[in-house]
Amino acid sequence: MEDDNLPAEPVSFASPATAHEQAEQVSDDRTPKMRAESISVFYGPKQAIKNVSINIHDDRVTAFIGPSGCGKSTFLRCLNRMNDTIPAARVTGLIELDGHDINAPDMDVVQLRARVGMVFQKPNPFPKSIFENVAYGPRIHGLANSKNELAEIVEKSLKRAGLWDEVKDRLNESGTALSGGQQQRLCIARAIAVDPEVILMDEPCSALDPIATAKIEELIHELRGRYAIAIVTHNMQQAARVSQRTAFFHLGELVEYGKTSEIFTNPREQRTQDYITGRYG
Ligand SMILES: Nc1ncnc2c1ncn2[C@@H]1O[C@H](COP(=O)(O)OP(=O)(O)OP(=O)(O)O)[C@@H](O)[C@H]1O
Repeated sequence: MEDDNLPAEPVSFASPATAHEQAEQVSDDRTPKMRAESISVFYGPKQAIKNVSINIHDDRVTAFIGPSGCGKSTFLRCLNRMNDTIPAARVTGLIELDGHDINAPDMDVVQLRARVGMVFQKPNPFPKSIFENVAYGPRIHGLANSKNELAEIVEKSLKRAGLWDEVKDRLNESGTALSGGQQQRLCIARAIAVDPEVILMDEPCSALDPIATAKIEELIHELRGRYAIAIVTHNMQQAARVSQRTAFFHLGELVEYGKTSEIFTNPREQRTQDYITGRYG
């Protein structure tokens, strides 16, 4: 009987998908922007990710949730080879961006990280002006042919990150003088400025107050139409609010991956249900 599949307890924070949301949740049959297949990650002898396969799609936010230490950030970092910077880390499996192996010898990792940008937990603007924080990437990637063009990219990126109106009269002030929430939007503008295709966010709101968090969530919603976004979050309400797909990790395994509305209202796996109903984590 169908009712046997319903959660034992109602989950209060996620409502079933509206027709509008369902219409947006287009088929998974189309070619994914990124494809991760059989990914395992080891830190020395310890295995942190076990044989995880996930597709990341355009026009969609994919949330990675799960208890502390389950490997969410480790997996996210595989997607733009940030684990390369950790000497003890070893990654096996295949990750493709538009069908190209990101670990292939001909893949330029600087280009990769421009195409697959990252926003970290703690806002980390450069100790430079607001303008320079955003202009730096386009300049080193040769994206502007003139000063005017560079200024246009900076303005467009700050507008897209929802920060322009707050900083347009003080572009020469230090990025580090902004509030935490503004700094995080500056970091998002910095990622956007090099014209990425995917944006990875590793708990981007965990250092922010509720108002700044709401602004970032609104921004994620707006950015979704342009970029594939993957976000690690501890906050299940946030995952339910901002994402269309959710991946639940536990002890390095991908337990369940599916439509966010289904994961939060009708999960297939007992472990997912236990987590979303607060039984552990
Ligand atoms: N640089 C590292 N060196 C060794 N072990 C690490 C390193 N980074 C993470 N780990 C280990 O890998 C496992 C997964 O960690 P990871 O940070 O990816 O989990 P997480 O789900 O993102 O956790 P949290 O929600 O607490 O940030 C943990 O056991 C952690 O201790």
